[in-house]
Amino acid sequence: MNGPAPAQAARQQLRRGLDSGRLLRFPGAFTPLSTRLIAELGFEGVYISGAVLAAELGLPDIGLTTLTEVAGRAEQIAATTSLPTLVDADTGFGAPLNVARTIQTLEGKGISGCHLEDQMSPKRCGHLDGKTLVSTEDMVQRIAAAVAARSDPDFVICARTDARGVDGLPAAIERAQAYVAAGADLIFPEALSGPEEMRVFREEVEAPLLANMTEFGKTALLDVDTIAAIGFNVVIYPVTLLRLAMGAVEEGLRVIAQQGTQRDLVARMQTRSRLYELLRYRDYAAFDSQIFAFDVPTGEPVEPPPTASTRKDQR
Ligand SMILES: C[C@](O)(C(=O)O)[C@H](CC(=O)O)C(=O)O
Ligand SMILES: [Mg+2]
Repeated sequence: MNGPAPAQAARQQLRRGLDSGRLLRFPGAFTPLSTRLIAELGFEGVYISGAVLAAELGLPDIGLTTLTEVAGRAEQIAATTSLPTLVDADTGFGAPLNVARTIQTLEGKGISGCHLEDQMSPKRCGHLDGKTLVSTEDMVQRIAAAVAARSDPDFVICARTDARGVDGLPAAIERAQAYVAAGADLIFPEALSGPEEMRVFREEVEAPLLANMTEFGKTALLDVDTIAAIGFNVVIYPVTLLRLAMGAVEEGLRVIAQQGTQRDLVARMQTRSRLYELLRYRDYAAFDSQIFAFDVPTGEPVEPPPTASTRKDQR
């Protein structure tokens, strides 16, 4: 007998993970390719960040991206892995009817779950000041629309509350409880200050909880043992890979601009052979031997071919 389709299997895996009491680590994939490394290094799932998607398009994280863009990128990322995927659906892209369509679209793209937040449109990064919230009732409607719209009951609906930074911790807890009652499977309390507030949240809210370990934000960066001991169920590193990559890209561009060559950078680069390994070049040979009809170089720096200025015979 055939097993469940890959998307269904990933959702079931996420459900089992949430029930397991173990902490699930979801780094934010900043490209479909980076997902391969996340899987290879043994992480439990892949996060798809709205902030990263916007940033990659050169945009701030203020709700400018569309459902089509988010779903398209999420689909590309999910296609590269069998791990569960959780995507940032911001405010759900409109009224409850739009939220319903958002869920159906993301489900259709093979995603395992998404989070919806209780900010008013235009939303902003949860770690900035000046956020405005919709009423608890309006957010409950968003969640109810999402729950009713899913066709796979294992598609995870995560409710994010941004209330901590706006109305304080008790208001955030109260909202989270209402969102659980409305059917949310996972709660994302945004921008808690640190372990103390996380502990209170854990005590007061009877649902799986997600910790956001974003850098340069309002929450202290805790290690997995601390987060697991508090009893949170999922940790995301939403923008970490983008920040690492962009840090390296900027440094590299400076070296090329200053030194006129990238030679000093080669040792820091992912080699051609490692890239090909991640791309699974060899597997493609199974249906077309011509594709892999060459040796994968070792990744050792190759001597540059002689140019007019280096060729002895031309000096
Ligand atoms: C989690 C988040 O929603 C995201 O889009 O990745 C952001 C992350 C960030 O801006 O650091 C958020 O926390 O609002
Ligand atoms: Mg976001």
